[in-house]
Order: sequence, then C-alpha cells, then structure tokens
Amino acid sequence: MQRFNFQIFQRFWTIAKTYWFSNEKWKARGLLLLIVILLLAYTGLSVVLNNQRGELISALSAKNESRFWQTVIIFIGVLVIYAPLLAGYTYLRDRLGLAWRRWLTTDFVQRYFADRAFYQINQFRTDIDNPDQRIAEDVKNFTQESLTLALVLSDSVLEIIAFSGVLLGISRELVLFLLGYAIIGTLATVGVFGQPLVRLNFEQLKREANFRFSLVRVRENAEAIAFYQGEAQESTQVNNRFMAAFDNYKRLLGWELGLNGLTNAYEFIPFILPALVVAPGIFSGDVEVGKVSEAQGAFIRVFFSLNLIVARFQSLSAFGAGIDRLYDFATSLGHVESSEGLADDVTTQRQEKKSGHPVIGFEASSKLTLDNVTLQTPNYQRTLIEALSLELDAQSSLLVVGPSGCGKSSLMRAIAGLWNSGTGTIQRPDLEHLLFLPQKPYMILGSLRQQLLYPYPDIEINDTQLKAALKQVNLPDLDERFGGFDAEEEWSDVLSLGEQQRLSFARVLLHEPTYTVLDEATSALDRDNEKQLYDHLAATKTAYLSVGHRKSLEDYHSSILRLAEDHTWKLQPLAKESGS
Ligand SMILES: Nc1ncnc2c1ncn2[C@@H]1O[C@H](COP(=O)(O)OP(=O)(O)OP(=O)(O)O)[C@@H](O)[C@H]1O
Repeated sequence: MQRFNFQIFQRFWTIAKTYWFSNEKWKARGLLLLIVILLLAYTGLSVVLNNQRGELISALSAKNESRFWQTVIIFIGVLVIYAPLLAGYTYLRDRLGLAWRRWLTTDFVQRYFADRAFYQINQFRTDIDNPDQRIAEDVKNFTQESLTLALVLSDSVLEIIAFSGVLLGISRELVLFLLGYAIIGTLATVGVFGQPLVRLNFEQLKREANFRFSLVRVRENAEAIAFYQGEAQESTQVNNRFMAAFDNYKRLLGWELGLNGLTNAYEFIPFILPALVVAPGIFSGDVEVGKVSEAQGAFIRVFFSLNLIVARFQSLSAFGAGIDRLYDFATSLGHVESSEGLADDVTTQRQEKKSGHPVIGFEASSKLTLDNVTLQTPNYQRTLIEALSLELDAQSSLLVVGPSGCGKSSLMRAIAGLWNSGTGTIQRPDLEHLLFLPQKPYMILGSLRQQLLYPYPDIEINDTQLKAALKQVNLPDLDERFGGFDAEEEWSDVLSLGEQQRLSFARVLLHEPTYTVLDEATSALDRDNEKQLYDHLAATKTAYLSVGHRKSLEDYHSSILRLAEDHTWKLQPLAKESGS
C-alpha cells in the first residue's frame, strides 16, 4: 500500500480497463478520439499564435505597418477558432469524465450490494475503511483526474513535438539543455517527494472520511446522545478526528513547502535562458527582436511540458493515493482480480474456497431444516451452539430462548447465511421466501408505502390492503397522521420504537413469506399489542421462528428451543394457546 512506483500504473490500469473494455467502450473511445482531435487542433493553433506574437513584436520594432496589420488580422482569425475549440475540448473532456464516473459508480454500487458484500466489508474488513467515501469521492476523483492527467500528458507530448521544432530552428543547445534539465528535475522530485507525499495523501483521505463519519454518527444518534448529555464526549471525538486530519495535513503542507521551493527555483530558468541565448544574435543584427519572444514562448511551453511531473506532483501523489484506496476496495469486492495474487475477495462463496476453516453448508429445500449445525463466531474464536438439529414445518412456529449472548441472534444470522463459521448443513427455501425482522427495526428512506412494502416494492398491493395491514398491527390511522401512503418522513425519528416494530410486523402480514424470522421483534410492545400481532401472524400461511425473552411469547409458539451457555440445547413442544 501507499507506494509510488510502477505498481501504481498497474493498479491504475486494472481499474481503468474495466470501463474502456466495457459495454460502453465504443462510445467512450469515440469521445476520446474526438477530444484528441480537438487537442491536436488546439496545439497546432498554439504554435501559430506563438509565432504571430513574435511577428507582432518584430513588425513593431521594424516599424513595418502593413506587416503589423497583417499579423493582427491573422492573430484575430486564429483566436476566433481557438476560443470555442478550447471550450469545446474542456466540455467534452468533462462529459467523458462524467460518463466514466457514472459507469464506475454504478458498477461499484452493484458489486457492493451483490452477495451481501457490504455486510462482509462493514463487519469483517477493518482494513477497508469508509467504503462510502471510496464509492462517492474516490471514484469521482479517479475518473476526473485520470482523464485530466491523460490529456495533459498527451497535450505535453504534442507541445514538446510542436515547439521543439520551433526551438530547434532557433538554437539546438537550448533543446538539449532543456531535456537534460527536465530529466534531472523529474528524477530528483520523484525520488525525494514520491514516497512521503503518496503516503500522506492516502492518510489524509482516510482521516477526512473518518472525521465526516463521526459527524454522520451524531446526526443518526442525535436523540440518544442528547439523552445521555454526551455532548462533551462527542465533541471531543469529533475534534480528535478533525485534529488527526489537521495534523496530517500540516505534515503534508510541510512537504509541499519543500516541493514548491524546489519547483519554483527550478521553474525560474525558462524566463531568462532564451534571452541569454538569443541576445548575441540580436546585438549583431542577425536575428530580429521578435525572436526572443518566440523563443521564450516555445521554450516555456516545452519546459513546462517536460516538467509536467514536477509541476503536478502534488495532485499526482493525491491521485496515486486515491488509486490505492480504490484498488483495495475493488479487489475486496471481486470487482477486479488482484494482480498481486492476494486472495482478498469478501463474498462468502468465494471465501469458502480460500480459507482452510470449515463452513456451514447450505442446501435448497422447501422446508427449513438444521442438520447437526455447530455455530462459531466469524473469527472461529468461540463456539456458540453445538450440533443443533431441528426441522420447522410449514405453518409451525418455534420460539428460541436462552441467556443473553448465548447465540440466539447468531443462529438467525446463520439461517440468513450472514455467518457461516462452523459445521453442519442448513436446508432452507431461497432467501426471497424468508423475511427477517432484525432486533433493531429498520426504516428505509422513503414513503409510508415503500416502508410497508420493503424489501419488495414491486408487489401488487393496493391501498385498501395496506390500510388493513396497518389496522392489524394497531396503527389504524398512521397514514392519515402523516398525509397518506405517499408521505415521506424520517420514519425512524417520527415513529416510536414500538410503532416501528409494529410497522415492520405489517411487512410480514403483507408479504406472507414461507418463513418469518423475528428477532425480539415485539420487545418494545405491551402484552396486548404483542398478542394481537401474533394472533394475526398465526392466521397467515407463514411459519415463524422468534427470538425473545418474555414468558408470554410461549403462548404463541408450537415448540421451544432452549439454548444454554455451555453450547447445549433442548427442543420441546409447547401447548400453543393463541391463534388456533
Ligand atoms: N462480529 C462478531 N464477531 C465475534 N463475536 C461476535 C460478533 N457479533 C457478536 N458476537 C458475539 O457472539 C455472541 C452471541 O451474540 P448474539 O447476538 O447471537 O447473542 P444473543 O443470544 O442474541 O444475545 P441477546 O439476547 O443479548 O441479544 C456474543 O457473545 C457476541 O459478543
């Protein structure tokens, strides 16, 4: 990580080629070709402009009026084409950058949500910090900077070719001197500043993202923090994270100061050298005065083109750091094959093949069955449940109880396929036939209708059915309270925890999945509400499995699984009272 060497080009290309060889490749390449043509025209015109500038001065010093006006007319003519050409070039470059960003962002988002990679990364991959920033910021910088740099580089090569010709016509020594000077300058800059600047820029991106994230956390947990009066601690946290970014930036500025000192001294030379070389010719009357201006113009162009790496070193090193972040992220998502032979992919299916640890097997079946399942924590450090076997028939119900921390929620995670450390086999229908209500109710951003239909927004359910479901969960006028099913609110803020649990419950009643898994899904409700919900649930076709501590829950289930701290378990039938 954080190197500035050949590897960075390899990493750059690994990410870049996904777009340039994608289904959009012809559009992208066509646009690039157009941009390069504009660039060629622009460079050609620059040569003419530079030449005419010299002509103008020579005409003036020779007091040749007709030559002067002729030059002015050519000058204006060239400018008329030059200005829109340059604007068009910038516009197309940015459009291409935007198209590339759209493609790459869509691709990253799709992979982030495929195979539940977002869960794996956020839970288990501490080295991939702030994936949100990588998708939002790093992709943007990558696409914009790649194009800008590639075109600046092409522009430089063209300018070197075009203006070296001009310069060679004036003085060969100037060209040779320039070449040597630029090579030494570039090597010195990369050698001294490369490593530290990439490292500091990498660190800066991470610290800025950490700082922003600490503020987002406050926004999301505003009420809890306000109740705890945790302002002092929170503001210290936020400040600390800001100071971490600040300190790093200060170090970065220190290195930049050194870099700028070097480049400024280094870039001073083109302003004086051409005059020194051309002056004897002017004194002897062999060369016109305008040649000094022309030589200087050409010299500066060639010099800054050769000097590209030195002059843009700060942005290049920031770009290099961004490439590293994106590359690590892309390999962890299986977006690109790691060119360094690292087995990095987070998705479970691919993980199994790589790690030597045993994993719980999954088989498709119409019935939920656990066969000899031993469940461990993801890092295999602790065994939670040992050799569990059970079957849950259609329309039956199971309550899972046990002391806090014994692994009840983890068992649900295993059924969902989120955790797979352990042995044994789980047979179950496809995940679309199971609905999980997690311990913390989850409210999506959007309308009340979207809230109720989550996570299958496309199913055919009319407002009357929605209304009926609200009634069943004892929220009969929720839609009226907020102005209909299309009202959008910050639902997790405006609804009480119990209301959120009831709303989540309505999802089950609307979707009627084959199996429902409820993890303390009614913990915030009073007994009457709880009974009402379970009665409605029992009346549906769905088989359900609940986790909960309350004794009253036993009334609504046909069997009970008791988990114990010593990893043992006991399965017993219950005399179900309600809903039957
Ligand atoms: N990502 C993780 N890595 C390692 N251990 C974990 C992880 N998440 C949870 N655990 C541990 O696994 C154990 C079981 O957790 P689980 O959430 O299943 O408990 P639970 O029985 O549902 O408890 P509660 O009744 O308090 O909700 C706990 O000791 C917990 O600390």
